[in-house]
Amino acid sequence: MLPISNGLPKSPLFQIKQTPTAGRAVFATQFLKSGTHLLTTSTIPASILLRPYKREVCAQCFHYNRGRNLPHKSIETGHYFCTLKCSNLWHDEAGEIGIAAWVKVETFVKAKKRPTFHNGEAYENLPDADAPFPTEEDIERSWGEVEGTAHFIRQARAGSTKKPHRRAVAAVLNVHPNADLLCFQLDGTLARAKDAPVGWDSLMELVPDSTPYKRVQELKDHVLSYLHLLCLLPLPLLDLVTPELCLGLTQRDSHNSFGIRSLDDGGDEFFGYGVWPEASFFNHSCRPNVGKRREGRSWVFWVEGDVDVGKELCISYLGGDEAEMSLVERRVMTVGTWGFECGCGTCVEDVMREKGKVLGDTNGVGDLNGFEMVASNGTNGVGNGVHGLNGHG
Ligand SMILES: C[S@@+](CC[C@H](N)C(=O)[O-])C[C@H]1O[C@@H](n2cnc3c(N)ncnc32)[C@H](O)[C@@H]1O
Repeated sequence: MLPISNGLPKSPLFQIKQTPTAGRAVFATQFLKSGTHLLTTSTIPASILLRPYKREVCAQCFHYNRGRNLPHKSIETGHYFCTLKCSNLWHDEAGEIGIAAWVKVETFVKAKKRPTFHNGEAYENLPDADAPFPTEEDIERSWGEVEGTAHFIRQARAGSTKKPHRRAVAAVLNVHPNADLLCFQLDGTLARAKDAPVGWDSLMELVPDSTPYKRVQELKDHVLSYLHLLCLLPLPLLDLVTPELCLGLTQRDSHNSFGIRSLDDGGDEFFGYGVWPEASFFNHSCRPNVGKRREGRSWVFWVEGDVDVGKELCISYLGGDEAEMSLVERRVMTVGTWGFECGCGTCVEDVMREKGKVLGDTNGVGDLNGFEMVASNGTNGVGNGVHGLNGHG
């Protein structure tokens, strides 16, 4: 059971409490009239704009320039902005050390010209696409195995001129990065380095996914990004770059991130994703009573329909598609993408109805196995993207 700590969002309108079956959840503390504003998020400790969109989506406010390059660019850091104001805000927030880190990573990525994977679909084509998810043991082993190399890199970065130490750096820098992942991990590392009010600590409050890697290759990419960061980042940041940081970030990103999508075409374009900790305590319902939209860099939430005191406040993780979906289709999505069987009122009612039918059909000996098989076989345990990307966004 995850704690109800002081770091969770606070409001006179709602309270975060434990539920018996769906972890923590948000409950109304007073009668809420339809349209009541609930929450506007403040910061994003970790986000990424996918490389193909970087020139067209402002790195600060996520404004989309509809296929045209944005006017303000920082070539060295690889960021583009819609206005000088956005550029200044981004640079102020990154600070000297952040900018130095981005320059190092961007220079490295540009020097490696091979195209990189930038979304979940790319993983589908890899040879081990049908392999099971790496288990907790696989994950622990992979991160453990690399510590020898990491130690050599740290020695080299500390000034050692011994051949094995220098060779370790050269060997790692010789490998092509997964550029988007590397940048996401860098963003998280910089959040860890900062003492922001809604930063790393609030990110760590989120429900972790103990097996967040959907492919063996994905786990390998993450471990490699860790080594790349060790080779590249300015020395004052090195102590922060640890397997715990990289794994902890990925465990929170999975199941909690929101997509960064276009705003004016129903969200057809998927630009990237990010973790907004304040926004990640709403559970999913197939009949949601909370609406959400992205406004620039923030997410805004409001009540849809009057809500009585004590009622749970839920968003949809299915982007509104739930209204058109059957119970099985909804379950395939929630199990496949987020790893949970939806326990919302609508699903419970539907399950009871299905169960009633099965019991009727089989003269009392049937059960829900048929139904449950469809749900689990339909997804084969494979998510819809690397980070629940299509989830909340
Ligand atoms: C973004 S978090 C929501 C907050 C989370 N319950 C917590 O304790 O922090 C998403 C996770 O909440 C749980 N969850 C959300 N909606 C649910 C639902 N309708 N039924 C069951 N579990 C749900 C699942 O474990 C899911 O992976």
